[in-house]
Amino acid sequence: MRDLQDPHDLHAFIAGLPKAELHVHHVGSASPRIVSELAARHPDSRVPSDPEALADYFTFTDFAHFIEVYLSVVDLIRTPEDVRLLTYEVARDLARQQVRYAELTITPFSSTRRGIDARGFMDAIEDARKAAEAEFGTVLRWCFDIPGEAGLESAEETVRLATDDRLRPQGLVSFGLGGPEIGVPRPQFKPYFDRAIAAGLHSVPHAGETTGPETVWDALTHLGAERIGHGTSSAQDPKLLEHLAERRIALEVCPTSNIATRAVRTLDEHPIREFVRAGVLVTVNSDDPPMFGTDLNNEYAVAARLLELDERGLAALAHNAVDASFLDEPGKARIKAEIDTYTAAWLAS
Ligand SMILES: Nc1ncnc2c1ncn2[C@@H]1O[C@H](CCC(=O)c2cccc(C(=O)O)c2)[C@@H](O)[C@H]1O
Ligand SMILES: [Zn+2]
Repeated sequence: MRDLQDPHDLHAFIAGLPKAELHVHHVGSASPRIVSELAARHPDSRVPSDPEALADYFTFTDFAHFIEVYLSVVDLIRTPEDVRLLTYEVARDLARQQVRYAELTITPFSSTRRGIDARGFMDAIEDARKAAEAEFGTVLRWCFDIPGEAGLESAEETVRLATDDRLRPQGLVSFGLGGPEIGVPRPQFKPYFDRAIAAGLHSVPHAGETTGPETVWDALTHLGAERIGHGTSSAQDPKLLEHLAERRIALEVCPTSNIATRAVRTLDEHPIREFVRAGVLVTVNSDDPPMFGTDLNNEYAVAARLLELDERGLAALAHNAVDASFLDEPGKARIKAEIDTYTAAWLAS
């Protein structure tokens, strides 16, 4: 029998565990190698092309600084070929971590406003999605998010791209809202979420990452949120936790991200334990992994430490992500069976 307490064993277990990733940003997943390649293609950019210098560049003083740096990486993506390369390489990185299914948050407004043709953009992500599924066996789905701080013009353009039958990509399953929350009230986006929901998309806004629990209530009440991106500040409101638990509204928790953007001071102060204690459906995710020096496997290791999980606990966490995903029922059953088979074989070895 294996020693459940051995951290080396636990890391090896996590590395092979089949997983689903529900909260990861497209541009925010660009590996140092891809950033360097794009920076070399576009030498006028201020993003360092040397992978060593990138680690420094990806050290943030606060959330606003993070968004500023994030947008400088967005500026590196200028052609449909850049979009295809990024998407395909992100899928490869996910597959290496045994991610079987991922919902990737994409901000198409940021690309179309920078002059990438909408048709070319959609073809690029779809082409990469199909190649990734065929070559790596990783199923990708898209969440198109509004960059809220860019205003209602960005909301209009995002909902147009998400609902126009001639443009809407096959892999699109959900509609989101990201960027800074301070000074960007959620209720103003209600008409856009209503249109996206009417077109059959799921609602998954970020909320309660950098503002209080009232923003999470707003996301539930006005935007029809079915899951919440982060939702960190929900811990301050017991009624909200009860509501989330009762309705099975999952939180997409991204622990390392919250430290890197300084939304939470230290990992030990992260409210993930309170969420679990309150019976909330918790999923663990990576957000913008290379920018935060993490990956999904590391987030599972962080969760294992904070929640004192052994292999069975980690398998249950992986189940949560599959349950909270927008995959169809046979797809969910297949990945959960894979998780169970892997875990049983590991424990028996
Ligand atoms: N942890 C995060 N929490 C929240 N969001 C995160 C996180 N990580 C990544 N994002 C992404 O950042 C984008 C923000 C982009 C943005 O604010 C903006 C503002 C003005 C102009 C433009 C432009 O493109 O011209 C963009 C969001 O849409 C979201 O997809
Ligand atoms: Zn996010």
